[in-house]
This record gives sequence, structure tokens and C-alpha cells, in this order.
Amino acid sequence: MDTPFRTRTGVFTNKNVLKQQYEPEEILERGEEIEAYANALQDVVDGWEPENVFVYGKTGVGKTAVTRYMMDMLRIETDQRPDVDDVHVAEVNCHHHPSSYQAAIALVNELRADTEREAITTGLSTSDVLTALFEEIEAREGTVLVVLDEIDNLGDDDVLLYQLPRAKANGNIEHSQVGVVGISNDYTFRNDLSSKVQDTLCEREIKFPPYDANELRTILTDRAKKGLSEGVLDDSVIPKCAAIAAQDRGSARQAIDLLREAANVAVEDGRESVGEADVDAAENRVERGRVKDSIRDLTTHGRYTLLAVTNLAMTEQTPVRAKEAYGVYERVCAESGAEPLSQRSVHDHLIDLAMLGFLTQYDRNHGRSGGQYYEYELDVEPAIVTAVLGEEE
Ligand SMILES: Nc1ncnc2c1ncn2[C@@H]1O[C@H](COP(=O)(O)OP(=O)(O)OP(=O)(O)O)[C@@H](O)[C@H]1O
Repeated sequence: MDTPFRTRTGVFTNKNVLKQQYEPEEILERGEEIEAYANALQDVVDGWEPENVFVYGKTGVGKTAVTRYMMDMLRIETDQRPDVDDVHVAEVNCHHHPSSYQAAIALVNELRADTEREAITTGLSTSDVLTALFEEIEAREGTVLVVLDEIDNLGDDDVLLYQLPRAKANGNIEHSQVGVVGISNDYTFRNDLSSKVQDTLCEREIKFPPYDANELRTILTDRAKKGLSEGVLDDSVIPKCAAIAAQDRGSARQAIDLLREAANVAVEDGRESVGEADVDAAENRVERGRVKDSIRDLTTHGRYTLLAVTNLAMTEQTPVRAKEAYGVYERVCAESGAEPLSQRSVHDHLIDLAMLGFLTQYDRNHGRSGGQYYEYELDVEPAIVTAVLGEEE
């Protein structure tokens, strides 16, 4: 029977290595960060209590990939040292579990997954959940490393971040030890923590800078070798993907997405060779996908604020001050039948949108008399925002 699908082409040899969920076995171009990480975790392999680690850097710069690699290396190294306790890792993404309570439940269930004990659900009190977590850690009789990815989603709810590093000192665990690895895109999160939590969580800080074009070329060349047939890429494709991503955010994710989508464009077009024009087409797809994912994470009023700045950008009225953006925001709310938030809250949304990469914030200083203020400009294609918000509606 005829179906609408194509026959498989020879462009990809293993498409999975170009997908977002692929975990590389080999980490390239992160020698310094791996060394810093190894120093931070050295106490674990030497049999001492772990130090807590705070890893930060922009999105797509390898924080998660390097952390998983380091956890594997740690397990391998401690296995080779018979006199050192076993290492157990429990990883939770706080984006999906955005409070101490939810993250603690997820950790208990992650630790219980390879035991006979049943998963817990909501309904227990916070202290019951913490007790269950301490019991799971204690049952390991070794070192437990708790990895909290996207930790900034916990906001100022620092119960877990306060309790975990102090579990031993407070007598909640005795025969095990626990260390926390926090990962964040947002360095300001660290400064917003109370000083007692900051001091323990950030014993070791590891910064991941954006990748430059050369580093991205190395990463892309390796992925292309693993995922694409030889000779399908025009010589200009990898340098172009690397240059675009380096100029934008220095994100390996973006670079890999560009390469994969460029190959997809060629395949969908019935070609077995990928050229520069395919990267141009891929750029729009990738940007659209990225904006779509990020918009999905915005609150309703975050979206209204974004739409207000987008409308201003489309009529060339940006950069714009918060006060002026607020007027347009009020109109957007009126059109949607929503009650507008205060000007102060909308300013907070503008700051958040700048942090998330939707807007650029300019610090304006008008000499002695004018004082200091901020202006905002749209940092994504206005047509993509309106198209995505239209679809979401
Ligand atoms: N040094 C590297 N070598 C090989 N692949 C890499 C490297 N750095 C990143 N990648 C790949 O790039 C993608 C993004 O990396 P990763 O998820 O680690 O970024 P991140 O900094 O944790 O970003 P986010 O904060 O958005 O989660 C992944 O697919 C990862 O495999």
C-alpha cells in the first residue's frame, strides 16, 4: 500500500546522535572545566565528604553533558578504589519539580526506582518527604550526590538547599554522606540565596563560558562523523553552523540543531547533499523551535509583556522604556480581556524576558540630571513571536 513516507535516504548514518536527547560519550573542548570539576569532586574519590558544587553558564554550553560525564567518571574511579565508598547519583530537573517539596519527592522516587520500595506521591508533609529522602540516602551507606539541574527554578524556596548539605551535621544521616551539585543558567540566582545557603551550596563554583566558533566546529565535526554519511556535507556547512551559533549564544545545542535541520531540509528536498542554503533555511526552523519552547515556559503575563514589545518592534518603536512598554501591555491585556498587572510587575517581566534571551536590556545613563534607566529591545524575530503566540492561542 502507498503511504506518504519517503524511502530512507543515505544522508544520515545515525540520526540519533544529532538529536537533543543524545548523551555524548566523549566531551570535547571542555578540558579546563573537566579539570575544575575533577578538583571539586576529588574528595569523594579520596574517601572524604563531598564538597558542594555550583555549575553555571548560559544554555547549551555543556553543563548537563559534562556533569553526567563527571558522574560516570566518578563511579568508574570509585569502583576502582576498593577502600572507598560507592557513589550513587540522583538527578532531578527543577524545571519539572519547581519547589523544595516537589524536588525532594522526585529525588526519593529516583532513589527508590532501583529498589523494592514504592514511589511516593504528593500528600505527605514536607518533613515526611525529607525524612524519606534522608532514609534513602542513609540506606545507600555510601556517598550520594544529588544533582539539581535548572536549580534556579527553586527560586527563594531554599528548604532543600539548606537541609541537604547539613544532613550529616544535624544527625539526619549517619552512615552515608551527601553532596549537592546545583546547575543554573542564571548566575543571579546564586546572589539571591540567603548567605548561609550560598556559602554551603557554592563551596566550589565552576563557570561554563559560551563556545567560540572553533570549539563548535570541533563538536560539529565529531557529531557529523558519527551521524552523517561521508561526503554529504558541503565544506562550508559546519563552519557556517558554528559561526551562527558562536555569534548568537555560543551554544552547542544551537549548533547541533542547525546541522541536523540543515540535513533535514536537504532530505525533505530529495537531495543527498547538504549546502549553505540549507543552513539558512535551518536557521529559521531552529529559531522558531527555540522561541516556541521558551514561550511555552512563560506565564500568561510574560507572554503579554513579550507581545507588547513585539508590537513596538514591528512599528520600529524599540528600544523602549518600561513605562512606554506598559501602555502597550495594557492594550494587549484589554484585547485579551485580562486584568493588567502593576507597572512594577511588568518591569519584572521585562527583566525576566531579557534574562531568557527574548529581549536585550540597555542601561542608559543620562548624565547628572537624567538619572539612570533601562531600555528594552526585541532580540528575536518579531514574525516568529507573533506566529508562535498565534499558534499557542
Ligand atoms: N563539549 C561538548 N562535547 C560534545 N557535546 C556537547 C558538548 N557541550 C555540549 N554538547 C551537546 O550540546 C547539547 C547541549 O548541552 P547541555 O545540555 O549539556 O547544555 P547545558 O549547558 O546543560 O544547557 P541547558 O542549561 O539549556 O540545559 C547536548 O546535546 C550536548 O550533548
